[in-house]
Amino acid sequence: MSAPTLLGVSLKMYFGHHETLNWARRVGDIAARHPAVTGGLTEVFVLPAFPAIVPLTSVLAGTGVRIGAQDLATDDRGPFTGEVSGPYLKEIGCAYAEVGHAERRRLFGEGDTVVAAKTAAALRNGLTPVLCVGELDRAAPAEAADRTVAELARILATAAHDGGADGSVVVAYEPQWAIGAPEPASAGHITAVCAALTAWLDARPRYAGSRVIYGGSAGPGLLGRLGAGVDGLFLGRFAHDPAAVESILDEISARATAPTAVREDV
Ligand SMILES: O=C[C@H](O)COP(=O)(O)O
Repeated sequence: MSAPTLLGVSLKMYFGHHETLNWARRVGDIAARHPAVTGGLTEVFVLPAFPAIVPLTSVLAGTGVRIGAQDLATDDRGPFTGEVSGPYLKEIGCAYAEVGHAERRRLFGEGDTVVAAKTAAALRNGLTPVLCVGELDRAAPAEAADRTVAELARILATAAHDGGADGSVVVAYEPQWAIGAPEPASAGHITAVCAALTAWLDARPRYAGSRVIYGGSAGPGLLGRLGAGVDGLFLGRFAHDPAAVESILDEISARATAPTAVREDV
């Protein structure tokens, strides 16, 4: 049986606390009864704001939905005002920690060195990093693939130098120009870049078990147009309606029974 399709959701800073709990209750109810989840065809994970992590471990218990954080500290303990450490996130039930999102790079000045240190922090604390990479400006698929593979290689090399950087990662391919846009990148573009990232990871046993997913205005209707080499989706705005999450779970069920054809609309 092939590895489950990953379906990640970052709630970013869109919802208040009660909105987050209500959304999670509805998504948890859907997941708990959906055959894609109960049949092991997918692994769903949610990255809420920090204060919602603990309550969501209760809300989502038994639903099959796992929880992670949108960020973590580079260090594990000490005088780092406002930060949340990897050990802390692990202790409260996180399975994932997102690192390197374009918004953290653009708005909070995080560069490759910080992203690599956070990747290493996640790995050494038993959290799967959701490592975001992707080109800044529109580029042809081959050029985007070259740039994105180089970015991944650079970050993981630095993370390895920081220590504790063996283990599986979830690489979220997010072309920055497609984040917050009306439409995702084309299916051909996504498939080409994800295939290059997968090939790079497959050649390095220290990252065995790693997966490559796509984010950037992803929503219902996309997964069925992607090749099997794309291991899943990373959703933002288009997961705010729980019905959209259900619709994508339906697509995951369909994908398991029918081969997908990539539309070459690059
Ligand atoms: O973390 C998720 C991505 O940045 C995608 O967000 P978006 O789908 O709202 O563009």
